[in-house]
Amino acid sequence: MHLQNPALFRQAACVGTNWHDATAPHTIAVTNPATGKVIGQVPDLGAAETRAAIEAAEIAQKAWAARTAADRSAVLRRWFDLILDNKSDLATILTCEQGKPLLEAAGEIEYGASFIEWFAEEGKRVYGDLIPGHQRDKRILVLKQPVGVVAAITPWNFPMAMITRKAAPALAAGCAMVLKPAEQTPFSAIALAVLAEEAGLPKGLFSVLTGSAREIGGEMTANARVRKLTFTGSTEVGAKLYRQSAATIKKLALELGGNAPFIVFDDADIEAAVEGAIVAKFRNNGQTCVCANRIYVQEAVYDAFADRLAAAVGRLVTGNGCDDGVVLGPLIDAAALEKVEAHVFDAVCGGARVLVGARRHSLGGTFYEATVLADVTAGMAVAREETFGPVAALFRFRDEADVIAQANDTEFGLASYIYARDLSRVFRVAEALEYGMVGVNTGLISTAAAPFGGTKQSGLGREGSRYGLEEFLELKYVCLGGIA
Ligand SMILES: NC(=O)C1=CN([C@@H]2O[C@H](COP(=O)(O)OP(=O)(O)OC[C@H]3O[C@@H](n4cnc5c(N)ncnc54)[C@H](OP(=O)(O)O)[C@@H]3O)[C@@H](O)[C@H]2O)C=CC1
Ligand SMILES: O=C(O)CCCC(=O)O
Repeated sequence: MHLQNPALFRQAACVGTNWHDATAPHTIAVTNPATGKVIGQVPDLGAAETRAAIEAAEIAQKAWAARTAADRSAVLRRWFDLILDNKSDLATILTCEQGKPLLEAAGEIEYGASFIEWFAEEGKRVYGDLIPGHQRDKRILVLKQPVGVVAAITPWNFPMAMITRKAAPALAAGCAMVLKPAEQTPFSAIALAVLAEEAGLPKGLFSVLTGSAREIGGEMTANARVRKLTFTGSTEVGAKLYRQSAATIKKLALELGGNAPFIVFDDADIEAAVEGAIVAKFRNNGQTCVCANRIYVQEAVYDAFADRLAAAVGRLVTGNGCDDGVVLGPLIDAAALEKVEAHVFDAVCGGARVLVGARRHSLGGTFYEATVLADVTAGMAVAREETFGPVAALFRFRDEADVIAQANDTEFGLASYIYARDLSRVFRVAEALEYGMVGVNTGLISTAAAPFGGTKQSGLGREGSRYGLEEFLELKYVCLGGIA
């Protein structure tokens, strides 16, 4: 890996006020999913180091919260600037550990940094309230204060942006953060910690712990000093952390799995819908919780949409994300490849038609061909579970009522998409969809300015926007009496 600033690739974890080097034999190897080669080692830490990081965070948080919001904002702004100054190196690290193409990785660095810029600003606007008194001599003052020490657990699919989306509002609000990144992608998180230190973030305020998920997560959830847990990942692990957090009554933010419907009505601009479907489905090789998982197309435009989508998907180039012209990388690991294969096999056995792809890529490893399946039906695995891979599954529908019923027939409720021109229909359907987010005539809904999050088993809470800042604030009511 060639970097202009080699200090960013640090084989060490940041535990409280110290760096903890990866020293054999207590290390974890990190591999490049495109080549299978080891790119580096990180320390294998557990409960003791997590406890130490939480204790350091508690001390650092008090001093951080006592600073002015403008002061905190200036440090965050320096962090943002440093991230952008090092964008190319950060993208290289991200691609080497996660697999997404360099251009997409650079996009993630900018997207991730945008949360820091946004919350550096918004942190200055944590307004309280003054409510008229319930008695003549009383006034009700409402303060917003940081929740305190926050634990964060993040996934491998967005190794940088899923961290900044949590850390930026937490730090802007005056909290401290103890983070456990995914085992497969720790180096982006570590590079962020290197730059946070350079930006002047006080020692102990932002720890990055690598190691056993069970041990680190166990300490994070059991430790009463941690007042909030914020998690992005599978619904299964989210539910487990929810249970584990019950004993200490922590605040929780859970951003979990999705099963996004992408609905194309017969009055839609079909070219635009195809473009939107490519973005919503194939971004990050389909490994995004907001990726379109079920593409519903109205009968009259079904064949035209399917033909155009298959032609466009057939042109997508799969390969090593470091190579020019590649738009789809490998899947993250063998388990992901097997899940994609199993979904395609199940659909084809049930009568789905292959329009393009539907097999392992000739490159080998965890590469899979970009795929379009037609005539997919509700009973198939691809309809019920998040595929998390490059498989576009096309379903037919008759009318509005039919598609709303099909789209809502899932335990998930994260993202959904509609393509239509009739404004009344857009409102009716957007309001009827049981999802936290609805994209209308767009396949890309993510931005630091909007509240990202889901309903049902897709999770709790929102990230991004002023709502994302509220998640890290506690209300305090002060009753002012004796006012003559
Ligand atoms: N909402 C989303 O954005 C994501 C959804 N998913 C969905 O989940 C599926 C499985 O992906 P996977 O990576 O296994 O997701 P996981 O939920 O297993 O992993 C997400 C994070 O949780 C950590 N973790 C796992 N088990 C525990 C535990 N017992 N206690 C504390 N932390 C834990 C992981 O650590 P470690 O890496 O060390 O195991 C990782 O940091 C995907 O196919 C996809 O459907 C996956 C990723 C993101
Ligand atoms: O949770 C995820 O899978 C990441 C969502 C990426 C985004 O913000 O769009």
